[in-house]
Formats: sequence, C-alpha cells, structure tokens
Amino acid sequence: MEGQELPCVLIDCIGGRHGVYEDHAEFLRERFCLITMKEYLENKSFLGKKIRAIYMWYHKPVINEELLQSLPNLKIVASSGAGVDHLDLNLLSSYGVKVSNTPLIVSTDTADLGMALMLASSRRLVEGHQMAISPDTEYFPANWLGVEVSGATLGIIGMGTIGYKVAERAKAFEMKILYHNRKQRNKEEERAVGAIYCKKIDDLLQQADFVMLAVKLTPQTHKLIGKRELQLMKPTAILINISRGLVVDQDALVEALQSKVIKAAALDVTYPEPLPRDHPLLKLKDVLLTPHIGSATVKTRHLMKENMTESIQAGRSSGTTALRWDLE
Ligand SMILES: O=CC(=O)O
Repeated sequence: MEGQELPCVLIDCIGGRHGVYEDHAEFLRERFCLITMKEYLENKSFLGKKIRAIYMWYHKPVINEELLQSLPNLKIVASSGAGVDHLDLNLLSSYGVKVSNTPLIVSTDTADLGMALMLASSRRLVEGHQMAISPDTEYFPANWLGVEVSGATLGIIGMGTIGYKVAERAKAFEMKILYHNRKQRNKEEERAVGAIYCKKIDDLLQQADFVMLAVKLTPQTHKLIGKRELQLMKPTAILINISRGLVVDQDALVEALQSKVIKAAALDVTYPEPLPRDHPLLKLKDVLLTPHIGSATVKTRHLMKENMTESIQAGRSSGTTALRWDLE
C-alpha cells in the first residue's frame, strides 16, 4: 500500500462496551484510515465523501438511510458474525453497497457454546459452583441431581453449518440426533452424523430431551418457538438458543418455565440484549443466560477481523453461502 492512500473506513468507536479494543483498532489503522462515528458526525460533509467501507463490529454502527445518503462512495459493509438480520439488505443493495459476513469462521465456536450450554444447564453447573463456594461447608449434595446428556435425544432446529457442527459433537456424546429444516435435506451429511430428519417440527419437539435452536432469524423463523411449540415439548426438556432471541416468543417461554411446561432454558441470545434488569428471565432458577458469546474466543475474533479486513480490501462480499440445511 506504500504511496497509496489508505481506504477510509467508518467504525462505531474505540473502547467502551461496544467499541473495538485498542489493539484491534491498531490492527485496522495499519490497513485503513479509521474514522469513528463521533469524528464523522463532527465533520459529515467532508468525511462522508471519503468513507469507502463500514466495519460493523457486532452490529455497530447502526446503518440507516440517513447514514447511507451521506456516504456517496460507500462500497461495502463488512459485518462481523454470521447473522445479517440487523441489516436492511434491500436498502443496502438499492445504494449499490455490498455486504460481507463471516459465517464459516464463527460456526465451530458457536457449536461449542451450544454444547457448553447443554451440559451446563443439564448438570446445573452454575448452581453447583454457587454451592461449592458457599460459606456452608456441609454442601455435599448427595441428593442433588441433574439430567444426563449422553444417550439423550437432541433435536436441532436449523441444520446449517452451526447446527451440523452441533450434531458432530452430539454424536461423540452418543446422543440420538433429530433435526428439522424447512427446505433442504442433505442425506449424505445426515448419515455422517447419524441424524434423523423430522419433516414436521412437532415430531422433533415431542421427542427431544434437548431442543437446540440454530436457525437464522428471518420472517419465517421469527417467534418460531411459541406457546404451542413449548407445550409440545416434554416437561423434562431443556431449550437451548444459540441463534437469535427473536426466534423464541420470550413471554411464552417465561410462562412455560414458570408453569413447568418445560424444565429449563439455556440462552445465549435474548431480546433485547441485554435484558432489562427486572426481566422475569433473570429471576428464574432454571434459566442459564450468557451474553451473546457464541463466537467470543481469541482465535475466532482474530480470524473475523482478518476476514472483514480482506473483504474491505477486496471490496467484495466474502459471505459464503455455507448454510446447508438451514431454515430459509
Ligand atoms: O451473533 C453472532 C453471529 O451472527 O455470528
């Protein structure tokens, strides 16, 4: 890039809860001329014309029509992660702006987290930890029980790249694996992990000990799991969500947990995020919550920033069409 001007890239901010960390910003500064939202807002008409790309780290900055109108030379939005439900793809396309995402990079970690949530909620790890560190040294829980994962039935809703990786892991736990997809079915991959296809989501819900949500959020999957679906689940079943909060009707879930329609829920995603501090999900004993950390490992986050950088440099969309058996 010697002798060449670095492309101008808009980012939300550096530091704070939502900004990129300083070392991350340093990595970007070596490759781009970075403009934060604050800088852009202070000098919109001059900087707006210079910006070629938006580096969207965990859904920030928010992109709306007003912003797009003020960035006449914007070519690409590089969005971190797999989901693009936070973007108005039609609007971006009407401005001739490409979108890239990093679906293949996040899938392994997200599947790992799905397994972690399944194990932690079934074996009550958080509760066990609280007990182990409590001042009561007589805590030995002789009659305190969890439920078994090995050999149990797992129902995966949305067998895309992430869902498939969950299935591969579940196979090692000798689980019976059911899956549901609205569209495609890949019989070869099905055989490889020993997964059984359920044409009807109801069949999966009725049989599974664990229901794992790994679908994309689309109009078709919005509140896919509501009161009716929860009632179909076993009273001993645990719901795990590693996709998007809005795939579940959260009010119906609270009600189902309070009235013991299902046993427990382990959620990496909710709506909104974070939940208001007085939200009923925060008070229920059988709920395990994590703060949307599916891809949050050192290696993956590093690969994501490399991939997003490459997409911006190439001005292309790197979003692979890796979704195999996903609900479209
Ligand atoms: O939420 C994370 C992602 O979409 O990868």
